[in-house]
Amino acid sequence: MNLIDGKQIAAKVKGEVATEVRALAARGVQTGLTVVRVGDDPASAIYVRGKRKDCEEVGITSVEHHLPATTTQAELLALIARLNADPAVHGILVQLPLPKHVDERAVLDAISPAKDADGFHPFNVGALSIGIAGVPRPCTPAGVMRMLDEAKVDPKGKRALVVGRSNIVGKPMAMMLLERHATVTLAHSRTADLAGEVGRADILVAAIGKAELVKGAWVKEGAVVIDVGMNRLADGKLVGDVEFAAAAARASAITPVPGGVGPMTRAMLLVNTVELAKRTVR
Ligand SMILES: Nc1nc(=O)c2c([nH]1)NC[C@@H]1CN(c3ccc(C(=O)N[C@@H](CCC(=O)O)C(=O)O)cc3)C=[N+]21
Repeated sequence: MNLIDGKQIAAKVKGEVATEVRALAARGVQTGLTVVRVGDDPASAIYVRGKRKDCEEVGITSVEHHLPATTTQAELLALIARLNADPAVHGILVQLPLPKHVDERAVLDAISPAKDADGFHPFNVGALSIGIAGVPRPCTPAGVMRMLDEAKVDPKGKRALVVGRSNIVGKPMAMMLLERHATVTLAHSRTADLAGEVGRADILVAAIGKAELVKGAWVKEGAVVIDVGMNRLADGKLVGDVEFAAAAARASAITPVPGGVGPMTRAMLLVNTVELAKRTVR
């Protein structure tokens, strides 16, 4: 069984990004990412701090706008308009979730597609689905594809099962696997026989958000298992959506939690940001 080490692959990706950032700097362009955080969700605070550190490591200038939870949608849209117009800002990320009184979709739609570090803008989502290259892609599924490549797993002709149909992971993940010629099934909470679907999958991507919902005994012998889940148990332990030990006993390769997809998501945000910066000088 091959453990696919997200931390190690993320370090390699960061090295590549640092090289690109330096090359841009030599041409007079200092790559910049701006993160907008609204309110005081503790997980968001930790995550945004991690992003600042990642940016420092690769030479990207990062700016955080931390707004109070009472910020109105109009104020948020006004800030995004300013960032859209600021040439020092190459990438914009609005940390999710937003407070309930804000229309999340309207905010994401206001980010210029040319500065969309998350790849969540409808233009970029559409570009992914019809195969337009050179636009930002959602970081988590893009990170998963890089992990498959590094582990020498070619999706072509394989049965890939994606569990979870979110706009940020499941749906774009299915599109990326399809683009690489997998036979893709997208399962979700209303899927009739999840165990049966998992048992047929050569590549399993679990992005459900429920601790150890996918049982190891369901996993096909020799399957590649990618666990996108990050669930905090009552005792503070972080576990994925897959029963790790039992799945690892059957899988040919598997990602750990933590240290798997999470670090890759962060690394791909840096990739998207430097790619957006490169597009401004071509
Ligand atoms: N606009 C937006 N874009 C996002 O990409 C986004 C977001 N909002 N909101 C929140 C989620 C969550 N997310 C994480 C990514 C990596 C780790 C990560 O690196 N986790 C470590 C473990 C960290 C720990 O130990 O708690 C790991 O898996 O090894 C965590 C969380 C990005 N998100």
